[in-house]
Parts: sequence; structure tokens; C-alpha cells
Amino acid sequence: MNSKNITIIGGGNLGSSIAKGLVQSGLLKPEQITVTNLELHLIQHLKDEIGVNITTNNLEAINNSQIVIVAVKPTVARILLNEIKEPLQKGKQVLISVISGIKIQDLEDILVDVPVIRAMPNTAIAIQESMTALSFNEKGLEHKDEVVEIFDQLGATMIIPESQMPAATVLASCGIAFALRFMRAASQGGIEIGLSSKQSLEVAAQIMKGASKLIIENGTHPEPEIDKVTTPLGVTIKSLNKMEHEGFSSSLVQGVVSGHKKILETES
Ligand SMILES: NC(=O)C1=CN([C@@H]2O[C@H](COP(=O)(O)OP(=O)(O)OC[C@H]3O[C@@H](n4cnc5c(N)ncnc54)[C@H](O)[C@@H]3O)[C@@H](O)[C@H]2O)C=CC1
Ligand SMILES: O=C(O)[C@@H]1CCC=N1
Repeated sequence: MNSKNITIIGGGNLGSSIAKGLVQSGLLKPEQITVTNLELHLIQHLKDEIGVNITTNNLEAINNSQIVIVAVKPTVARILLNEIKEPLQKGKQVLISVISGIKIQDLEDILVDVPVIRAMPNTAIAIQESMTALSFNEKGLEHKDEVVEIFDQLGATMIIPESQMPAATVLASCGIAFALRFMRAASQGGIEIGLSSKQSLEVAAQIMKGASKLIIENGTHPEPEIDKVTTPLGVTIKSLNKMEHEGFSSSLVQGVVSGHKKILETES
């Protein structure tokens, strides 16, 4: 990886987060990373804060890179891919698409004979704590090790068949927003029972970190961990049962499933 350059096309929410995570990881030097946008002022902060190259010139950036990450909105993806297909087909750079709802076949229809990888990370990639799902086309598989090496530096990585990509998009990429909404709701409850807003948010964030680490580090399931907290006749079970009566788990499951339906409609 040390000698390769990466271009990120579309330095928005996700593209900028990827650039930050890459620099923080130390896998590449800032000067090996170029971020593009149609409007330079939108990515000036990346140059100022983390020292990466910025440009509006997609073609020049691609020509100077071995790995190209495309992070534009799905609505402009096809126009962009047609604009950049020539250098990609000539240079055979590895193309990593984080665009949701655009299948490998759609990418291959435009980019003939190019190694293509679909990656579905979340915005915690900025602090190397993403959950990233990866699917490869045949040529992309030749670059599996280096692509996994990149995303392993940026959090956890899971290689999946592309048929699971809609599910991974909802749970891994949208999921960070679901978790943050839980955090906000818990801290709102905390304020109602007497903690300050600052205290509530600090507690809510730390309990989520603790809960995550219990599962990730102990390799256990949530339910036995919950059993350890629920004292018979106690407070936790009273609160949990009230939450379940109000549809807590059911609303989460339904939210995940409706996101999945939405993305399946997009991909069909
Ligand atoms: N935001 C998220 O958490 C996640 C987003 N995604 C996917 O990532 C993609 C980007 O999402 P966001 O970062 O949220 O969108 P965004 O709108 O924040 O960023 C896209 C950027 O691309 C720029 N852009 C548009 N056309 C361009 C062109 N021709 N050349 C260079 N730059 C161009 C836009 O000016 C914009 O700043 C989408 O396809 C989305 O589905 C996937 C997983 C998570
Ligand atoms: O909400 C969206 O459509 C995108 C895809 C995954 C996260 N954000």
C-alpha cells in the first residue's frame, strides 16, 4: 500500500470521512490521497485540517492514482462514471464504489474490464470505527488483499455476496444513524429524570460504548449480558418491559426492514 495513491471522487459526508480515516490510520501519507469535488471550497477544510490534495479535476486525479473510490450521490453516479470511464479502462485502476443502490453489474456495464469493488461503510470510518461490507467482481477479487487491508485499518470488515449488500447497507451504513437516535432518545430520558443535557449525553454515549465492547470483546450475545443487569423485581426489567410494551424492539426491526424494502426498490 505504501507506494499507492488513492483518489476519492466526491468529498462529501462519506468521502471526507474516508479521507480523514485514511490519514488517521497512517496507512498512507496525506500526499498520497486526493479528494475531488465540483466545488473546491467544499473540500478546502480537508487540505487545511489533514493535508490531503484537493482538486476539481477528476481525470487528472484518477491518472495519478492506483485506487479510485467513488463517493458521489446515486443520482449523479451514471453521469460521473461515464465521464471517468476512459482513464479507468486504460489504467485498470481498482474502482471502489460506496454508492448505495448501484450494483456491480451496473458498474461493469459502464466500466468494461475494470476491477470493481462495492464497499458499504459508515461515517465512523472517519475515526477508524466503520463497519464495512465488501463485495468484489471477478477482476476486483485479484485486489482483495489490498482492499481488505485498507478497510481493516478503518474499522471492521465483512466480505459478503452482493445479494446481501442491501441488508448490509441498512444495518451497517444507515445503522450508525439508528444507534445515534437511540443515544439521543436515552439522553432525552436522562434529562427528564434529572441529569443535565451534558451529563445525559455523556452517560448515553458511554453506555453504548460499554455495551458494544462487551459484545465485541467477549464474543457474547446481548441477552445473557442483559440477564446480568435485570435484578428480579428490580428497576431494569421494569424499564425494559415498558419499552417493549411501547414497541421498542419491534419498531427497530420494522425500521430496518422498511429501509431494506426501500433499497431493494432502488436496486431492482
Ligand atoms: N453518508 C453516508 O453515511 C453514506 C453514504 N453512502 C453513499 O455514499 C455516496 C455519497 O454520500 P454522501 O457523502 O452522503 O453525499 P454528499 O452529497 O455529502 O457527497 C457527495 C459529494 O460529491 C460531490 N460531487 C457531485 N458530483 C461530482 C463530480 N462529478 N465530481 C466530484 N464530486 C462530485 C458533491 O458536490 C458532494 O459534495 C452516496 O452514493 C451514498 O449512497 C454509503 C454509505 C454511507
Ligand atoms: O441514506 C442513504 O440512502 C445512504 C445510504 C447508506 C447511508 N446513507
